[in-house]
Amino acid sequence: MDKLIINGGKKLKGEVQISGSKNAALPIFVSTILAPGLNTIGNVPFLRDINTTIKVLESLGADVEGNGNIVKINTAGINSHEATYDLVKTMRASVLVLGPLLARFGKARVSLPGGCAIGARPINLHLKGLQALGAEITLEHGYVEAKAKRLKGARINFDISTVGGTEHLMMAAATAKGETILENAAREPEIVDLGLILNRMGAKIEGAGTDTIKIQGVSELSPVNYSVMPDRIEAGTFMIASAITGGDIKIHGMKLEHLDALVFKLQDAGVEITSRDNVVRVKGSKKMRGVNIKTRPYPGFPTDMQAQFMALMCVAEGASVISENIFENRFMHVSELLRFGADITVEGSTATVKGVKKLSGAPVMATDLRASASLILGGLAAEGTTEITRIYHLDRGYESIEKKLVGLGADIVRVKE
Ligand SMILES: CC(=O)N[C@H]1[C@@H](OP(=O)(O)OP(=O)(O)OC[C@H]2O[C@@H](n3ccc(=O)[nH]c3=O)[C@H](O)[C@@H]2O)O[C@H](CO)[C@@H](O)[C@@H]1O
Ligand SMILES: C=C(OP(=O)(O)O)C(=O)O
Repeated sequence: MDKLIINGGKKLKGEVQISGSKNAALPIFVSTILAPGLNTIGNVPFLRDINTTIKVLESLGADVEGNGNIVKINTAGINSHEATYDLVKTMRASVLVLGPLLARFGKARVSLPGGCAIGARPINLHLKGLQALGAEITLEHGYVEAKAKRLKGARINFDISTVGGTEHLMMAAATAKGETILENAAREPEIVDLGLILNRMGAKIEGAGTDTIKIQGVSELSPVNYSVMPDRIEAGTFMIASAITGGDIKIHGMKLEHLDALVFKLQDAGVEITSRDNVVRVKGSKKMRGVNIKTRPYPGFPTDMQAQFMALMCVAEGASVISENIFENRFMHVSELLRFGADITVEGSTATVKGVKKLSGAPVMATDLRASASLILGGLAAEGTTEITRIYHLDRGYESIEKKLVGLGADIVRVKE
């Protein structure tokens, strides 16, 4: 198993390129099931979750070939309707194959994903939505079995905003008979990206990115070429890396408008952010102030940036109150940040961070993807050496993070344990 060793205290300087979005690429890959033939997807990040999605598609009978950041997915030969526990347990998003398989073949059998470190994460709203589209759903031996001759359009009102649920039903409804209306739909930019590829395939989807999505079902979809949007969470993580080290970096290939909530909070904290010709410059300040955040569905503050923002607040002046409203157990990084000498107390879904003058390097353990990123940020800011173990979580979602950080002047190496 690999670990990261960081010698902290270096101000980051220089330029960094943002990769394609993990959370957009995953449903986009799955959507190719609906378009039998050769789909070419560009700007794909090299990540473990992408490899897992490729394995899922291959296990169904698709041919997948990668060349750099371009992945060709031929879904003409898909002949299995089953995604097994072995694959689904390693990545929750693979459950999204259920709807597209059902839409294309009239049946599907997919393992239930189970919970993960950050929460229970049920898929009840995905299944309720599929049932509203006319699917017959049974749960047996840990698998969801779904059947429907042809799905039929329906009006679906989500109890809570769900990104995966909205994506799942957009895909399932794209080739259903008649009109589907998704109300209280999630509005994340990754949903807009999925809507764009589905429409390029021939779907008729309006309103992706708003809370009401209208889908006129079409009889079939055709394969396409499509390029994945930039990863807003990777971009946000680099913005904080610059801020926490008092650095000055330029970020290429990101869309600043996808990160408004983070940008406002960083500015409140004293970080200088400017954008010119699609390049975003982020300058840290010696005097960072504590600010409060509440995670919310988009366009609110993203839960996927909460752990990284908390690392920054550990070295800001004054107190910061951080409320996690999306997942019930997303403070696993707190006990590890304390090892750097941070001052954090947690009560229920709220963490209070009192900024300290300096963090000091420590051995820490990554517990989930964004927690790993927050520990890297802590290590970059801390005096002395930090050793981060269990970094396999990191490789799910950050492409070459340590190489990119070295390019910005950080002292960070990956070593085999
Ligand atoms: C691959 C991907 O895109 N992952 C993102 C996606 O996860 P994911 O799509 O799993 O997250 P959801 O938006 O569905 O989850 C939001 C909340 O709804 C709950 N819920 C969800 C579905 C359901 O059927 N029932 C239910 O109760 C969840 O447990 C959670 O508390 O959005 C999350 C929220 O922005 C991000 O943190 C993840 O990075
Ligand atoms: C929670 C995340 O991903 P996933 O939904 O794939 O677990 C994430 O990207 O922070």
